[in-house]
Amino acid sequence: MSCPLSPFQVEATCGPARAGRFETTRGPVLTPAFMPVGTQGTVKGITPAQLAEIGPQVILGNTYHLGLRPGDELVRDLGGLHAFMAWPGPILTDSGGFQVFSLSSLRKIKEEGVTFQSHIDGSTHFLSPERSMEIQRNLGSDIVMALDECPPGRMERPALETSMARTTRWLQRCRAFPLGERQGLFAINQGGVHMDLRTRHLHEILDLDARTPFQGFAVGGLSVGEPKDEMNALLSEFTPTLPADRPRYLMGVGTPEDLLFGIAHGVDLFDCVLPTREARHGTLLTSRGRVKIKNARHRTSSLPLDPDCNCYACRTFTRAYLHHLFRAGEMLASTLNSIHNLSYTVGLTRAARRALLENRFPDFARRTIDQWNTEEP
Ligand SMILES: Nc1nc2cc3nc(NCCc4ccc(CCO)cc4)[nH]c3cc2c(=O)[nH]1
Ligand SMILES: [Zn+2]
Repeated sequence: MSCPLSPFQVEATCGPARAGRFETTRGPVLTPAFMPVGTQGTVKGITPAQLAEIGPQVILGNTYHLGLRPGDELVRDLGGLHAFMAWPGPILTDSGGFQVFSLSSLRKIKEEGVTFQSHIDGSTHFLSPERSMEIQRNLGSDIVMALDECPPGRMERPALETSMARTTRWLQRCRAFPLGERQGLFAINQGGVHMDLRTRHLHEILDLDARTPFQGFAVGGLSVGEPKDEMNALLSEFTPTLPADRPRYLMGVGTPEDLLFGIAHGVDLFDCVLPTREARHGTLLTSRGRVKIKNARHRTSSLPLDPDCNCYACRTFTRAYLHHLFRAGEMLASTLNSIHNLSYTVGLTRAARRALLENRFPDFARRTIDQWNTEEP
């Protein structure tokens, strides 16, 4: 089988942390990298040109959403998701498992797949490993995620073990599916916050990997309501045990603090709706900590949002203007705030990569964290 994604090259390490790169047919992916979420074929509120200026390595699409609306065959017939949304760079699509459980109602999970009601119009749909792969093949994404069952946080061990075993059987069915020759498949590890379950599942995945290699490994089942210290404890112990020669992707994470923690423990790829969702709610992530732009103290401020940020919002407008737009409920508030939060978050992983390549990551991380906690931003 031709390998559409090149082998992962580790370019620098600092303990478990690493800077690396791999090629897709739509360009290289330089890691560590934060991937903006474009659930319905758009990173909410910003144009492809604005996204290109932010410069993410990869963006995310969703099988569940795009399969329901506008439909994967429509996107295929119009040239695939890259053409449809005018994003020529690498795209990763999540497989739909998580979204079915977090969005749809009345779902029934069986060995064959999951039956669910659309959150849009209540119509009944069916998602199986094969159907998820078919949707992602029609979308033409560069990185395809296997269909897994993402257990809710705090699931008891016996139920977790049953769910993991099905996820492994579904992974086998995903691996057997003929994806497009430009597509790579990532496996998703489950096991909650239990190191022994995580390790058991990884061994099941590696048995399949030995026969037909996966192009990357994701850590799923986290950032689902479990206590942060339990997520971090598991990550610090488990992440370094993932194969070092393939990208490691931590799904649904996270805050700037989470990104630095994940990078320090060997995570290469991240995605989260947090930067764009917090932007729409007026919480801005800056080099000096969070800024709630609707706070009265910004009403007359002629300062830029973040003196260390060169994004379009920070180089063009004052805090007073961003405060006004948000208070007035203007659409531009979401756009400018999202441009900034994504620039900050993508920029943070880019700066971490540079620090790793220049062998100064511990100092970079320390300074970054100290600056978040200094004066009122
Ligand atoms: N296929 C698959 N996809 C996932 C996506 C996930 N996304 C998360 N967490 C995101 C949680 C999350 C949701 C919203 C916000 C914004 C708050 O302002 C932040 C985090 N965990 C996840 C786990 C999985 C998983 O096991 N399998
Ligand atoms: Zn900015």
